[in-house]
Amino acid sequence: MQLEFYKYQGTGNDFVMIDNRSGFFPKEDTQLIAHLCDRRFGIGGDGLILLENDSETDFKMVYYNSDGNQSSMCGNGGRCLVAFAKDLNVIENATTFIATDGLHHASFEDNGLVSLQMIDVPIIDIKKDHSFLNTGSPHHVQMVEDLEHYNIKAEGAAIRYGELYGAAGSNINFVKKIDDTTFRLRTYERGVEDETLACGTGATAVAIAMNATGQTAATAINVNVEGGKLVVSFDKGENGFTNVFLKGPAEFVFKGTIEI
Ligand SMILES: N[C@@H](CCC[C@H](N)C(=O)O)C(=O)O
Repeated sequence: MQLEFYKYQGTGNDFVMIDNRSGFFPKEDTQLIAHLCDRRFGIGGDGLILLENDSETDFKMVYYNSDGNQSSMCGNGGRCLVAFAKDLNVIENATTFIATDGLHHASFEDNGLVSLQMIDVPIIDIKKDHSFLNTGSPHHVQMVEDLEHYNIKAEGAAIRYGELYGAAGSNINFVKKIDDTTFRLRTYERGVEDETLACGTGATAVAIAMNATGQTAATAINVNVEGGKLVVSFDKGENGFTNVFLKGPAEFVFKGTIEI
């Protein structure tokens, strides 16, 4: 069978996109999804995303990591899926869609950047040398001085598979402060089991953690990732962090068919 796919990327976090509004895609076929995400034997991507019909919103997002397993929210994937939905004429310039962590509002800015509302974050677990929070996906956030030369894959895997997070694991973010409103981020992603060029829920977690731990008082924070620049903004109040938005590019790369 010939499978039609689309490839999108947001700050270098790349995704295979499939229009599954007809429901044809074999969603439980973990091996097939891992194969499609394989960079040598398949299409290649950090994850695969299905765009599906939803009775109450514009569409439904179903996200899989490149290991083939369905997982929690993907911020960059969500922004890319909004661009895909627009290219398919499912939406125009603003949308509400449903994902695994609930409803998301998103819109295109005049400069083409996609702004995506993320879930509220009421609680952050702040420890001496790291923070842990859930921004739709679980994130460990840790400051590292020599971020340029840090072995993200080895150090990230050690924490992800270590005693802190048990079988579920976590995404691991290493951060360096650049100035009062800018941080540099490198992320080890669970389910990819490697460093990716960007992670949207990770950038969101870092911005919130940097504010919560007093590294910045800013509520609009630039997060420089390996694949580009993201901006995270939020309100801070007695209910924690609300009106959280992740903004950045979301771009079509190519489309094609693959024999499955
Ligand atoms: N790249 C994503 C995060 C995807 C989910 C993550 N790998 C997990 O399984 O927790 C993003 O942009 O947020």
